[in-house]
Amino acid sequence: MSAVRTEDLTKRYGDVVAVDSLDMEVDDGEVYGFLGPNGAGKTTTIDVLLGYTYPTSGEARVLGEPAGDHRVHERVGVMPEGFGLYPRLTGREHIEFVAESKSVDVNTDAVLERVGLGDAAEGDDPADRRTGGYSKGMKKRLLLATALVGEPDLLVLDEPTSGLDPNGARRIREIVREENDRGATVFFSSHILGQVEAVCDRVGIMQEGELVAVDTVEGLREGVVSVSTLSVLTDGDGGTEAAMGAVGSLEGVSDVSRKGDSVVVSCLRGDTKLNALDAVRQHADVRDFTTQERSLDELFAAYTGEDGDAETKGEA
Ligand SMILES: Nc1ncnc2c1ncn2[C@@H]1O[C@H](COP(=O)(O)OP(=O)(O)OP(=O)(O)O)[C@@H](O)[C@H]1O
Repeated sequence: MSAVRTEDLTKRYGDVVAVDSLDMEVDDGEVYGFLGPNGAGKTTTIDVLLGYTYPTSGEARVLGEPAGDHRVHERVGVMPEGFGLYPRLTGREHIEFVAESKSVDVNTDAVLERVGLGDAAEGDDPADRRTGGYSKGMKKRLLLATALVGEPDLLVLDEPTSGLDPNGARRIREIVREENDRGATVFFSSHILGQVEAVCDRVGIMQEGELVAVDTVEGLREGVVSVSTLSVLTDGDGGTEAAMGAVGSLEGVSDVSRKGDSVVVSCLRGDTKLNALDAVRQHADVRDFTTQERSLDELFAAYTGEDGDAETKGEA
């Protein structure tokens, strides 16, 4: 069964098409990274899935029920992007409130401790402070804690790591992994590929309301023309030109150029680099070499059309 499924889902705000005929499927038990630049339609999609807003047309189902159905409320843990906290309530009171609304028992101390809010240092336990005085990072941690209440089958986390320091972001990723090990499906939005890469089974990339790619991070890398660049520094003698000719005829090489005494090779596949290096060595003396993988940022830009040079292969 799919944990999340949309079919031809469209949401318009006046003339703005926030979500455009979206077909998306998140498998039961997977960690799905939902990516896209600002304004791509991620939050709108999540709002439809949670029943916060109605679709203009199309269908969305969550845990087998229509989006927003009260029967799944208790089985879904939500971490919203905006801060939906009550400034006069303490962290502890928030957890108890959510537990009550879901009719579940919760070990409040344990859940707060898990997100790093439960350490009672010198009697000043952040869990007992009103959230109006929380820092941005503390608010994020508390929102995650509220999402964890009741061991939900599906966690929907909207930009959970934005605004967090590296330790906070790492803790969130650890919790995502722990929750997934427990059996939960995690739907995790972000506009930074690097934040979801380490934990996601698959990544879906949104752009202007449409999914432009769905794959593993590895698959996304392979789908982009020129996945890595090999630069081989030769001694500059006559063999360099011959080396360029040999490399150019190799399978998996998309471009060869010369930069000073270096032969620069664009490779379509990981194993092409070694073959290219061997080919250069057969014709020229090699002094050094470097390789460069396409960075996640470049990859993301390639899929969202913000990289003028990049091309992607085939359909998403
Ligand atoms: N309530 C609304 N009224 C009018 N337009 C809206 C509303 N909510 C979203 N939009 C528009 O829909 C589009 C998608 O916005 P959305 O917030 O879903 O994107 P996002 O991918 O979550 O972006 P971000 O990463 O910036 O949060 C944008 O053009 C936005 O201006």
